[in-house]
Amino acid sequence: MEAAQQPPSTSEPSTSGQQSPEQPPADPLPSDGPDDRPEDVRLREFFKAFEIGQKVWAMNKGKWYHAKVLQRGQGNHPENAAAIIPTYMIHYSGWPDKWDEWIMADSLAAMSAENDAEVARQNARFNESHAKKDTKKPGTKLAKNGNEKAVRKEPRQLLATTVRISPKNIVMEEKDGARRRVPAARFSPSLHSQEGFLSYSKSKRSDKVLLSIPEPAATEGAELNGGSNRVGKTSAAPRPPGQVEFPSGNRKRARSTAADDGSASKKNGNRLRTAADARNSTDKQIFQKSNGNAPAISRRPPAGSAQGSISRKETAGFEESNRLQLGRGEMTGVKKRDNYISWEEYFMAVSFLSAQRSKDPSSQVGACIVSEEQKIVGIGYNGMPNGCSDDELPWARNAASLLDTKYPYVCHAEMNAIMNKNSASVKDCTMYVALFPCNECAKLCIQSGIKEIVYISDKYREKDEFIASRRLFNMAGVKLRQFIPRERQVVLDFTAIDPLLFGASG
Ligand SMILES: O=c1ccn([C@H]2C[C@H](O)[C@@H](COP(=O)(O)O)O2)c(=O)[nH]1
Repeated sequence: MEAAQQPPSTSEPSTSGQQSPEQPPADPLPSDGPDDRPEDVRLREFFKAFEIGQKVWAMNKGKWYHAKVLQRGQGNHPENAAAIIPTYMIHYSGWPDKWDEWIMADSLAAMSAENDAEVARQNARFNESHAKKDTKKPGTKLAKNGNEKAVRKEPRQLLATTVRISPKNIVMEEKDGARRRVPAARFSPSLHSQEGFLSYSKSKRSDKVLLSIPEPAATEGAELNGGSNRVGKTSAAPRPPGQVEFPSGNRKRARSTAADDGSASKKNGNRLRTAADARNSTDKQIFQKSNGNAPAISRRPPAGSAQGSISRKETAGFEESNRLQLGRGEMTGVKKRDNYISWEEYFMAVSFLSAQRSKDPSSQVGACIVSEEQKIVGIGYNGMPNGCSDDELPWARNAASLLDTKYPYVCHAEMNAIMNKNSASVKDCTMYVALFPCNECAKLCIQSGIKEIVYISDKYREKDEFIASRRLFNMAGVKLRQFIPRERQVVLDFTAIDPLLFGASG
């Protein structure tokens, strides 16, 4: 059905001018004519900063939609690979998460009174021009024999607002014991979420209409990865200090160190969407998260957890529908825990935990290999080879002879993770590693089919081994992504499971 193929549809401009308080004043939107603004102004577009959880305008196929920032990343500037620009995983409000995608800041605009007005203007122009196209006379196309033949041009569906009424859109409804036919198109999406509307439209014809109840507002944008990447308000709960520590994320550094990031590389087939693409392209691939640089994992709760099957009659009013939107948690008063770590934090934390086994006094490196199904298939840390005493081999960084340093002996975390794999292969896996891999590890990763490296630190980026490894990764099309943790620390508290075990004081 077309709804599923369409990028997000109508979302009217807010009049609220929503903007998180810490945001600087929004840059005004460029007008939708030819972009003849100076280069520095256009570059600034690419470097605009948005916060996780921030509600924004996002451009998709020439039209602006309500969206929310889920994650931040970095990518190469489309015309200047050396320039690293911030990228954003966004969720289109009210739309299934399959439309979530990585895009560049020039496709985003902050919400502000000024931008809202500009968005309204541009969207109105868009609607106008599309309405004109839609009413075009039947077109012509070549028949098989090469002759032109008239073809009927289907009117374009603007799904959030209109549904053509066809026999397919007729459903049966029970009223006062009698069954009558009602056109599904009368169902007003404005009363419910667009998502609910779509599931409604997609549901089979039956006496009862299956309506997928939208997630309660409290969980909006709150879960990624089947309950992983927490964003928005619930993610703000600070964690106390603890044993497993991530270096702090630093946007500036992220930009300067991620020049290697192949995530936006065209060669890779994983281009990020820019505003220009958004305006011009009809290539659906680039709109889909599955082709972006993050794992495509459902943001939906498990089947049944926030869904229900109700008759259309029950959805008549807003209040009733709101009541039905309550998840089971609200009904029992017991909500699921919401400060759990995301998949990415989990995998990176596993690599950091593994690094705690390292005997290296200066750099403890851990690596964790994760399959496409989000299963850990290998873990390793830097250490001396099996059977080679780490008491006898040197741990020095500098010595008169290389032979008296650790370097010729130590096995790197990446190598150990690959060698320790518990699956037949690590092809298409992602490696989470504390330190950007060196050239030797890059070769191993590439040869073993690892398709993405997620790292925290790139502290040796100026060294030849690391320049070489970046080169190799980029040539081999391995995606490189610096992980910027939302919080510096993940705490492991052995007493958490049973505080009384170690005495009431904890
Ligand atoms: O890709 C890499 C690079 C290095 N390591 C290991 C090798 C050493 O044990 C340390 C680096 O020691 P420094 O004192 O920081 O030079 O990290 C690795 O596991 N993977």
